[in-house]
Amino acid sequence: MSNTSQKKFGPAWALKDINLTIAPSEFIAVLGPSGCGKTTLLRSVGGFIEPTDGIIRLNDQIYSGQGHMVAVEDRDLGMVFQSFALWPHMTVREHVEFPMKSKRQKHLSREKKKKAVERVIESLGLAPYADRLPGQLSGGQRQRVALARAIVGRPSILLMDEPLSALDAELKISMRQEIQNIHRRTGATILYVTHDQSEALAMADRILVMREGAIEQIGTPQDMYAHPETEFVASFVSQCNMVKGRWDRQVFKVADCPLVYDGHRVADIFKQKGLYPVRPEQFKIVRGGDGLPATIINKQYNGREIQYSLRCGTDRFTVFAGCDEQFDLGEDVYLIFDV
Ligand SMILES: Nc1ncnc2c1ncn2[C@@H]1O[C@H](COP(=O)(O)OP(=O)(O)OP(=O)(O)O)[C@@H](O)[C@H]1O
Repeated sequence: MSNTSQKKFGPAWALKDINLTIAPSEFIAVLGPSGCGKTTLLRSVGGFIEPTDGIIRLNDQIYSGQGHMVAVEDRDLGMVFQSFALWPHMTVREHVEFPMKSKRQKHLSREKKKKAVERVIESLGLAPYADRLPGQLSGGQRQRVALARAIVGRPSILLMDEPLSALDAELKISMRQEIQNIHRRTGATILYVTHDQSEALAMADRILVMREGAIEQIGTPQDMYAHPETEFVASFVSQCNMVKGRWDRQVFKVADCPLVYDGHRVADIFKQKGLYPVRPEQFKIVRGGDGLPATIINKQYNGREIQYSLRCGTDRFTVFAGCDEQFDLGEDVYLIFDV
């Protein structure tokens, strides 16, 4: 699937120069703050809105652009919305049957359609609730119905708009696994909008970070985490300490401190600004020796590790450390780089 397009609402560009090619069966998470254009991108691919410029195509078929605009129901895709979008008067089975009535499925016999519906109901654990209405289901069960309805027609593309945001924390984790299973089972290409960084890091093959309607960076979760290309990506994808210092080609030095950091994989933009992005687990707290002098100003235990907040000159840094050696509030310590 490829997409080179823009979308304007009145005088404002909601999408700018989006140029993106997605491979079959890829799982792409679209991540970004509120209002950055995630939903507009998804709705453009879905056919709910027409891009102002550019082309969206699936393989060789133009979905929009060059005078074409394929209707939503004629696109080879399934959608899952944040609000589940279930009809209150329809049972679970009726929801799952609904997409099988579209003209895209008319080549299938009645028997095959029935089998497909029952198979999906079974595989998502909905068989005991098949005759219930949405009002008689829990949040997680409703989300399963929305997923079942999206996949029953075996679409090539699944568009998911914050599908887990209405669920509580525990349910979110089990539904993440459900979505990963669906991805493996169906081989569908997934475009998954979220503003939850952990969701994007956990599930996607590639993450697309958007900012003000444009793509800020696209890459694997590991790349986005370890090699952010902008300050925005560094801080948006996960917590990040921006250490101020001086770059001397590939070597980073912090004033008055014998610390030197190798910066081969640090993006140029940080070098121009005299910054080194350090993840909380890349710092190590030590009691003596060379390092950045800092003071512990807060600590939080979470069962696995301790999250320390430290004051370091005028900066405030976050460090995740093991529980073996603990540091006290107010203690003066040193930070060294530990990767
Ligand atoms: N129908 C519309 N008319 C005018 N402006 C719109 C319309 N739909 C969206 N916008 C604007 O386009 C921009 C992008 O909106 P969009 O809904 O795509 O953002 P988002 O990243 O999905 O945000 P959120 O995470 O809050 O859902 C916003 O500034 C929004 O106000």
